[in-house]
Order: sequence, then structure tokens, then C-alpha cells
Amino acid sequence: MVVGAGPAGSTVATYLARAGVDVLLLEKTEFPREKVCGDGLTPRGVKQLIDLGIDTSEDAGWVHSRGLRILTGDLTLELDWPDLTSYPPYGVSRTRHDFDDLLAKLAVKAGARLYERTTVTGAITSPAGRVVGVEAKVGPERTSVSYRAPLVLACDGVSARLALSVGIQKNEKRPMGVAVRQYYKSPRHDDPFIEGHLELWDRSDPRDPKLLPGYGWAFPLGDGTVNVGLGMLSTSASFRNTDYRALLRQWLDGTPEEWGYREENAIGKVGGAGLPMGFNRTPHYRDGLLLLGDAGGMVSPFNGEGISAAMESAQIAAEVVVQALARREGPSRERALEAYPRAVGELMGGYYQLGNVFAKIIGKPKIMHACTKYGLRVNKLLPLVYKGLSGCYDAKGGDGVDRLIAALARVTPTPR
Ligand SMILES: Cc1cc2nc3c(=O)[nH]c(=O)nc-3n(C[C@H](O)[C@H](O)[C@H](O)COP(=O)(O)OP(=O)(O)OC[C@H]3O[C@@H](n4cnc5c(N)ncnc54)[C@H](O)[C@@H]3O)c2cc1C
Repeated sequence: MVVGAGPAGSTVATYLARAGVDVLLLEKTEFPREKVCGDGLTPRGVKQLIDLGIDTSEDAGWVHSRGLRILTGDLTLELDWPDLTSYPPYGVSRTRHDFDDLLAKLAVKAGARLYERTTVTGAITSPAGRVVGVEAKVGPERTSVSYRAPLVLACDGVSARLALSVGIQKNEKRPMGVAVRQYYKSPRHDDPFIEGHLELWDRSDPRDPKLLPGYGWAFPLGDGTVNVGLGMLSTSASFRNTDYRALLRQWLDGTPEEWGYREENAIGKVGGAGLPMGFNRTPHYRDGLLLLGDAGGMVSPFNGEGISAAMESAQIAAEVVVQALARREGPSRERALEAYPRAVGELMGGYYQLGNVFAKIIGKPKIMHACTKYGLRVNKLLPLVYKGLSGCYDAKGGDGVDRLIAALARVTPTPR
């Protein structure tokens, strides 16, 4: 049984159903639906789509990106995506409204039974403490129901309701982020220079601890529509009681008028949500319950990317679950399931450990102030770290450093 039909849930449901497993996919909303996100995928995420057999061409409705454009102070840095054999050479963007709908449909096509408007309220456990099913409320009447299954896969996102119901808590020492976004229709995004890249603004200012640490983004969605947002670490005390929506407004008011990121061009409502980072909820497997994606705190502490990790964890979980279900219930199956936390740890653990240290350092205003004092413009270095360590962390002998050096040679003044 899979709880939550976001990227993690629909992906794992697809793989499992294709392998012949009877999959129940429970989702509290109804598709198609809005989902607050930046809507951007790096090549790492595109690889996951291709692995699923999805057509990622522009003809199929995906907006392609060649790399990141980083605007930092007076400088603009254009970084192509890493040239790695393990990843496609482009990123994509697409609204989560369409993206999640497409993934959920794929799961249904593969044979998963999708029950929408079904809100899981907690796990059912055996007297021995093993998760054997879930309790849920169904439909507008919120009728109580329960479902049983040999295994439950928690893909319920940042709320992690299932994990909490069996006492798997968030590790408060690990980073947590927060992000807000708004769609705009903007003439700036008819410009070919602007299109073709996912754009990040280094918006940190060492003199103002309230602004630290974070970045802004503009991810084009085609037709002059753009997803503009602000992502920040929320570990630092200065972020408590912050009105993030106001922060986004304040920051966008400072962008040039002609970019058009103004109220009159806004589409829909501002949305915001938490980003659970750096494996901040573990263990990823315990007593019949597997945690995938955001439910297991799998957002990157370097750049806030979470879709690719959610889908990667889904691919791993599906392989492990298929092998485990082929074994007799008992210790042999348990041993097979233990492979899941090991495999996600091997894939992302080292990268996230490093990311957690990175988040700790940039989350300390004192360190940032010291940097300013000694004339070190750390905000100029952060984008390099983002790029150098994201997207190519799991590639053997990746060319991240070479790319950075090449990109440094192409630094240009920020167009005004
Ligand atoms: C503002 C913002 C911008 C972001 N931008 C990006 C970006 O550009 N690129 C990127 O890679 N990542 C981005 N992220 C992170 C990304 O959104 C997440 O990492 C990703 O959605 C995780 O996928 P998931 O399947 O684990 O969880 P989710 O996408 O959160 O899916 C969880 C699903 O479970 C359902 N659900 C929740 N609770 C229950 C319940 N009790 N019962 C039944 N169903 C339930 C939800 O309705 C949802 O469908 C952003 C996040 C935010 C907040």
C-alpha cells in the first residue's frame, strides 16, 4: 500500500504495479490539483522521468533548460548542466498541477488502484508493533475506513503523518527549509536570453541576517509564464515568526519594474511549504513501514531540490519491495527490507552529510558577518557550491569542477 500520490508515491506505485504487485495508492486530494513547488527539474530528475518511460520532449509539453543562470550581485554566471553520460543534458520545468496528474495517471495505467479524497490519519500496528495497515477518512463525509497490507510505503510528503503516527520524529539538528512561490505572466520571459535556463538569484546579504541564507528562483514554464519563488533555510533562529509571503513580496518589489514580477501580473495565489532536508527523518525503514521522498527528509540541503530524490527513493523502494514480497513473511523478508535504508543511504547519505554541514555554516549569521568583515563575499561563492555539488554528486568522475572553471571564464555583468 502506498500513501500519497506525489512524485514518490506515483513513481513507486508505477514500478510495483508493472512488476505485478497489487498496489493500493491512497491520496487525500483529487487530480488534477495544485501543488506548491518551483516546478523545476535538474537532469537528475529528468533521468527519473526517462527511466519511467515518459516522453520528456518539448513536443510532449516539457519546457527544456540548458542549465542554471545565477545572478549574484553585479555578476551573472551561466552554467550548463553537467555533461555526464549518466544524465540527459537538459533539465525541464512543468507545473506540478500537470506533472503530478501525469504521474498518477501512469500509476493507474500500470494497474495501481488510486483512491482519491482518502486522507490517511495513522498507521494500524499489530500487537508486536508492526505496521499492518492504515486508518483513513474518505470523501466529503469523512467516513472512517481501514486498509490492510503486508507493507506500507509512506509517501505523504513533509507532513509525514504516517511516520509520526509510529513515533518516527524529525531530527531537529538537521536542516529544514521553507519556500514560497508565485506564478507571473511576464514579458521578460519572451526573451530568448532569459528562456532556456532555470534562473537562481543569490539574494543573501551578509549585512542583514534576516535575509540569510537563501536564494530566489525564476523557472520559466513557456508562454511567458514563470514560477518565481524564494527558498530559505529555516534552521536559524532569525527565521522564526517570519512572514515568508511578505518576504517574497518585499524581495520581488526590489526587482526591475520591467521584469514584471508585480501584483498586476500575478496568476493565482502565493503558496508556501516546508522543505525537509538532509535525511532529517530516519529510520527510512521500520517494522513494515518505508519512508520515501519528503516523508524521509530527502530534500537536498544544497539547493532545495526534492523531486529527483523522491523518485530515486521510489525506484529503490520498488526493487526492494518486489524482492521482499517474493520471500516468506518473517525474518527473511525483514532482511530483504533492510536493504532499502542501506541503498538510499549509499546513494544520498554522503552528499546529505556534506549538505548538512553546509547548511549549518551558512545558517549562522555570525559566520556570515565575519566573512563580510574580512571582505569575503560569501554570497558570490554560494552559487558555485550549489552547482558544483548538485546534479552530479552520484556520477563517478563527474566534470563538475571543470564546468565551474569553464563557467567562471564566462561571467558577465547582470543585465539591467
Ligand atoms: C515552494 C517550493 C518549491 C519547490 N521547488 C522545487 C523544485 O523546483 N524542484 C524540486 O525538485 N523540488 C522542489 N521542491 C521540493 C518538492 O516539492 C518536494 O521535495 C517533492 O514534492 C517531494 O515529493 P513527495 O512525493 O515526497 O511528496 P509530495 O510531493 O508532497 O507528495 C505527497 C502526496 O501525499 C499526499 N498526502 C499528504 N498527506 C496525506 C495523507 N495523510 N493521506 C493521503 N495522502 C496524503 C499529498 O496530497 C501529496 O499528493 C519545492 C518545495 C516547495 C515547498
